Order: sequence, then C-alpha cells, then structure tokens
Amino acid sequence: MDKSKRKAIIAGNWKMNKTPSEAKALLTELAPMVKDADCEVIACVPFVDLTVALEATEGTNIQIGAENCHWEESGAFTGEISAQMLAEMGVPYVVLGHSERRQYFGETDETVNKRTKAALAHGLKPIVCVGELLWERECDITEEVIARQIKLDLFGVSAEDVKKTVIAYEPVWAIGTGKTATADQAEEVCAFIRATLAKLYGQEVADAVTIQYGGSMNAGNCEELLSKTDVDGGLIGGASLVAEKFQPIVAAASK
Ligand SMILES: O=C(CO)COP(=O)(O)O
Repeated sequence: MDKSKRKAIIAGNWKMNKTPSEAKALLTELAPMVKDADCEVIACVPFVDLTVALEATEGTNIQIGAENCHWEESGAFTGEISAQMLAEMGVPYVVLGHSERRQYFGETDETVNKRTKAALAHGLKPIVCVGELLWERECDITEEVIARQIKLDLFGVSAEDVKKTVIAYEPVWAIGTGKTATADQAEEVCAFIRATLAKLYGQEVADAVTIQYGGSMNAGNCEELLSKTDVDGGLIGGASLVAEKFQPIVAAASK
C-alpha cells in the first residue's frame, strides 16, 4: 500500500510534565497553530490533565491520549486508572508499554498485552511502544527484540483490532538523549515491524497500521525521518512540551 494512504499521526507524549493550568495554556496556544494539519495530532497527557485537555481541545483537531491504563475495569488496584474510566471520559488514545514504564515500573510484555486488550475492548486506540536497548542493538539482536515485543504485546489481538492499533518504534537509546536514530535506522526497524505484522496478520492488515518513530524527534530531523516509507508519524517527548517546537513536526507530517 502506498504510504500516502496511511494516516500520519504526530503525537506528543508529555510524560510527567505540565500541571493542569500549564496543560490548558499549551493546548490553547497549540490549537490555532496546527488547525490546518493534514495528519492526526494527538497530545498524550498525565491523567490529572485529561479533563482540562479535553475541554481545551473541544472543537479543534487535537485529540487527547492518556499515558497508560490498567487491564481490569475496577477493583483494588491503588493508584491505577482503567481503560473503562478513560473511555467514559471520552479519551480516544492511550500510550502503552512505553520504555519508561518497562524500565522504571516493571512493565512487561505480558502486562502490555493485557493493557492493550483492555484498551481495545473499551474502544480506545492503543499506541503500543516497542524498542531495543543500546546493548541489544550492539549485540545485533534488535530484530529479535522487536519481533518478540510485537508478538507478545499483540498476542490474542484480532486483525481488526490491530488495524486500530498504532505501533511506536522507540529505540530506548534515543529517548531523551538527543541521540536520534538515523532515518535509515528508523526505516529499517519500522519496515521490519511491518513485515512482522504481515507475517502475523497478512499484508493488508500490516499495510493499514500506522507505525511511528520516537526518540529525540525534533524540528531539525523530523522531515527526513517522516519521509521514509514505513515511518508514518512520530511520538514526541521533549519537543511536544513547547508549541513552537511541536508545530514544525506537525507541519512536516502534513506535507
Ligand atoms: O519517549 C519519547 C516519546 O514517547 C521520546 O522522547 P524524546 O522525544 O524526549 O526523546
């Protein structure tokens, strides 16, 4: 399938940044700057910012996402937020399996899989993050690691649901380090992800899935990264926290 037929998605992942008042200010500033975007624009924000973010973006083309969700609907899981709760709020997207969750909060492929299924069951679109550590790249097992994550994270997810799922390729060594994967490195792995999806679900499904690159994407490097055949968008951390830094990435994806 021609890349132009896939919807490009530029998503900010704010991580643990922005209080509710700061969230409102950023989204209010950003909305007019991206109103003519020819791609999907998403801001994934801390749970406590969701209400204000949904209000501030009402009637705009910015969609809101959460940064995680639990797989149970409710229960004795102190500190957790369920997919059902997010769905009732009207949150359309949720980031799952981010490397920071895997690294610092014990997230495993098994729990990413459970969260992904719960999100889909409640009509949320998951942005499932995969990516290799530096030593895994140096040991030349990047493809092995990525194939394993894709297979386990999507285990038991139907082809129809995979089409609603966004995959974000985020090499862990490129996150917040200022060290970006080259466009060729990003393309190589994003193409490998699509080939893995094709093996599991068939080419038609694989061709329909949006695959993002994430890891120090910014105004200076986004154009080359986004020009690649299998890179359909970006998941952006640092550069999503300032409207003037995020807007050029949206503009590059809209070309
Ligand atoms: O982790 C990321 C997005 O989820 C990338 O973060 P940076 O853009 O800050 O490297």
